[in-house]
Amino acid sequence: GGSGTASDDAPADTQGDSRTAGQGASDGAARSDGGTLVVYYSATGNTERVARIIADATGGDLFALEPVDPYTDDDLNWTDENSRVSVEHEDESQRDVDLVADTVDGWDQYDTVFIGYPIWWGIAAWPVDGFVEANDFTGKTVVPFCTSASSGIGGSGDQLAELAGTGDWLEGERFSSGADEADVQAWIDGLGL
Ligand SMILES: Cc1cc2nc3c(=O)[nH]c(=O)nc-3n(C[C@H](O)[C@H](O)[C@H](O)COP(=O)(O)O)c2cc1C
Repeated sequence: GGSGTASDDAPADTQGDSRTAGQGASDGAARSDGGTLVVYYSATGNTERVARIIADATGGDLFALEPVDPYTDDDLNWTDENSRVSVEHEDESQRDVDLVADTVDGWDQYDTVFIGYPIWWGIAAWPVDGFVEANDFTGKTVVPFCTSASSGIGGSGDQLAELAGTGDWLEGERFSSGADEADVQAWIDGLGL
């Protein structure tokens, strides 16, 4: 993957009002100690919705991870053992998902990086792996978050931290697929970042 510009023109974009990287800190809040970046992969929109709430709450920039070959509904059918996700789940060597962009312009300006993903079979959806491997998190606070139907975040954040090998990774948080703004805001407030 190449280098991408953090923006709010994610797939299924609606009216995101978070700033685009490079536009400066015009609305100020939460930017005083350096920027916040909210990176996420979302196959069906749930994680994206939580990511947008986090970006709004922190004044952060959004960056959507997009597989070069996006997952279709058929690809995501975990009840079909021949579907793309099932095959990838079964064989770890198949999980190397090429991303449209795996690095972010202005990376050095971000002190805090949230990383969001859906839970797939109890772990982080693997499209995030390539991003985590491709970037140096040294000096950054990294905050994993996920959405799931019922599973907890489990060891998914620790696994990503290990994959990254750098950065100060916080414990992270799991949200239900239908989490609302109040759920997310309460968590952000409690982080004290
Ligand atoms: C392939 C696949 C595997 C999943 N595995 C789990 C799981 O192990 N536990 C769980 O609670 N939810 C599981 N889910 C549900 C998703 O985690 C949940 O719908 C999530 O909110 C989807 O996020 P997204 O809309 O951002 O893609 C799975 C969904 C898919 C497509």
